[in-house]
Amino acid sequence: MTKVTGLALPAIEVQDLTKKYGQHAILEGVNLKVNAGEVYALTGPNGAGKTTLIRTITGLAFPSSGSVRVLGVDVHKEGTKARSQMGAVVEAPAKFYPQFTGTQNLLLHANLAAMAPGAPRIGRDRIREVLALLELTRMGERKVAEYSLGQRQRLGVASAMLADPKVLILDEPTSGLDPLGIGLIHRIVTSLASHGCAVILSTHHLREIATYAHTVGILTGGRMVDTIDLRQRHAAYRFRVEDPVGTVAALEGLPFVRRATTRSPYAIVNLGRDGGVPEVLSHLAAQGIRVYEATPDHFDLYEYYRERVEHP
Ligand SMILES: Nc1ncnc2c1ncn2[C@@H]1O[C@H](COP(=O)(O)OP(=O)(O)OP(=O)(O)O)[C@@H](O)[C@H]1O
Repeated sequence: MTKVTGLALPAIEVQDLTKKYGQHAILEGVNLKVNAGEVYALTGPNGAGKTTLIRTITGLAFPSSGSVRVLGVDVHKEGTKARSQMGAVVEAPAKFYPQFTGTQNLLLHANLAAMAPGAPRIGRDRIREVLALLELTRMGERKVAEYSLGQRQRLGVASAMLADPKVLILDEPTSGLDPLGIGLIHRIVTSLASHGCAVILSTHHLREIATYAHTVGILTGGRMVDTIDLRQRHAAYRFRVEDPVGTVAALEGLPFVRRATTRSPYAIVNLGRDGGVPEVLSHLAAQGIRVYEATPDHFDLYEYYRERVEHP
């Protein structure tokens, strides 16, 4: 992770961003942070402002107020420098020259990327590698005009990853993809993040992103109404007890408990990342609190989203 005077910088930092078209505010006071190695999924109803936010993060659109920094660099003041660390797909499907092959289009992108100051050269090996990753090897020598929508979409992701960016920004990368194509993008995004890339993507595929995103931001009417830390949600357990309120009081403040709430007849407990169910059970036993059942409390992102969007 990039560091300045010992402090870890967020890979992407959006601060108090407002974007107006005329008098009409499309984004209002949006804040978000994405760290290296994190997958941040941006979701929300049609027209919520997701594409506008993604375009503003890449520097294609300018904010009316507020700022966007990528690895500490202001995207709207030092665009070339910020974009040299960034790969992006901001149109679905990404624009390519239809009369050129996939390989030729990627070569063009590679040559453009190489023009940025200090950028490494991207060779044909890397082009072959990204085509293979996106399962486009067979299509590499075919004209893009002959590509299906999903194949063009995958070529877009191939081109965004070409320069091995530290920050990847994808607007609806799975729109138009079949279920296997969706799975492929998820695996690639997960693998890039595990190697330290920060990823922000917009999506309507809640059930899928719930399985691999770390954070979900819900945008409605241009405002970020919720930010969900899925890692924390997945580490929730419910304990059936006689006195949920007393149980929560007994658990609060313990080092392996992040948060404890009641949902009668249960105490719902968000545990630390290193587990903690045995510790909870032995602590409650020591307090004389009997536990009749302990099960994972599955977090349903879709249901949560529905609630949040219906009652923002
Ligand atoms: N250039 C523009 N001029 C004026 N209004 C715009 C412009 N671009 C977008 N908008 C408006 O901004 C709002 C947000 O649009 P945006 O495309 O960012 O939403 P979205 O969340 O990406 O939607 P979807 O899920 O349908 O892709 C919409 O009301 C849209 O009409």
